[in-house]
Amino acid sequence: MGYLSCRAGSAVAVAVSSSSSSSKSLSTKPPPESPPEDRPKLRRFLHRDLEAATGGFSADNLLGRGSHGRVYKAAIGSSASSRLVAVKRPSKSREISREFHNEFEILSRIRSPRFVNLLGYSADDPKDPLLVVEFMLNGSLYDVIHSDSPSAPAISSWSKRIKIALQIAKAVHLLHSQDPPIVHRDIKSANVLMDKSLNAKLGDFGLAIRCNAEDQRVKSTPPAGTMGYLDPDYVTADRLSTKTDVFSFGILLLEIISGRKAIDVRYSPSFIVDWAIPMIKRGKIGGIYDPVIGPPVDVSVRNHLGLVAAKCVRTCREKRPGMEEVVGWLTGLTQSVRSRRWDELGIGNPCMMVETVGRPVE
Ligand SMILES: Nc1ncnc2c1ncn2[C@@H]1O[C@H](COP(=O)(O)OP(=O)(O)OP(=O)(O)O)[C@@H](O)[C@H]1O
Repeated sequence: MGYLSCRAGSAVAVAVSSSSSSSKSLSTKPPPESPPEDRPKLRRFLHRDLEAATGGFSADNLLGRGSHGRVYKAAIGSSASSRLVAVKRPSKSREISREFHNEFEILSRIRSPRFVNLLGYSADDPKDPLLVVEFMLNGSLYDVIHSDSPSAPAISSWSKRIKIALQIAKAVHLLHSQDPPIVHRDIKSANVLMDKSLNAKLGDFGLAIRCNAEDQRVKSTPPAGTMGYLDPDYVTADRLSTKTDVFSFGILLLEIISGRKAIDVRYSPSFIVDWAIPMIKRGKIGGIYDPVIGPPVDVSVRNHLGLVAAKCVRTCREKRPGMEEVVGWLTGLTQSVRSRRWDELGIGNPCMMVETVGRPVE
């Protein structure tokens, strides 16, 4: 297993030893970026049509706002066959507009059921460009996990939580499998959106970057991301690597497992890693599971799920797994919560290579 570093002059796989053979369960690699003729067919909208479809960008249709701008709900098509979409309207700053074009550049070349896909765009008003993406009925995973609202959809089973984690892991793995690999740089629960059946899709590719060391852009792009999810080893542009996303994914996995925010000042320690990892090292892994639903009943799942997250957030990036391994482990755990056969038969647990609970994970 290797990982890709963007260190200038050597955009090649850096060999990292791993005790794992878990990724055997992944027999096929995800498809590479689509050739030009198969790229997503994007619809070109007129600005005035999208303005009308969002009710003049009305507050009633506002789905949310982030640092880059606002997102509106809109119905497009005829009244007989209309479809709900989300319209992303960036705020007018040069930095934001760069991220906006970046998202367009990435999503116009690659499509996946695991992404919040780009459907179209409007460019006829150069002062107000718009992106049209899939509408995700249940909003962000952050809202689903942390909302106090009684009407918020709950993810109250471990099979569902692990499935969501697996869906996100597959999305990140797909990005890392491109040539050159794409590093998302902003993996977090607010950038995972949930469809009507609570399936997870990765969104917000504004910071994503093609990990091509020869590219001047890679060399000159300073580290970026979100506090709480940011790889401590990503301190200069040349430290960008797919392992940056693995760290952020580990934080997100701890969040899914525990129901805690990445950073929550109501607790001490406030950083999820400083709270969870010492507990795992002391062999108290049960303590990291969300008390709202209690730890997984299956001992094997309980022991290994937290360890997958612990491996991803290791300080030493060379010791972090690649996303292919993570997908393999989570696939095994998904099957395990469904069948519980590992414990009953005592065979074939693909997570047995993860350290035994209670032993140091660093
Ligand atoms: N495709 C979508 N379908 C439904 N709701 C969406 C969609 N995209 C975004 N939203 C909603 O809009 C909110 C803001 O999204 P946006 O991507 O602008 O910001 P963010 O990711 O939350 O924050 P930031 O941009 O600062 O990282 C999301 O939290 C979500 O509730």
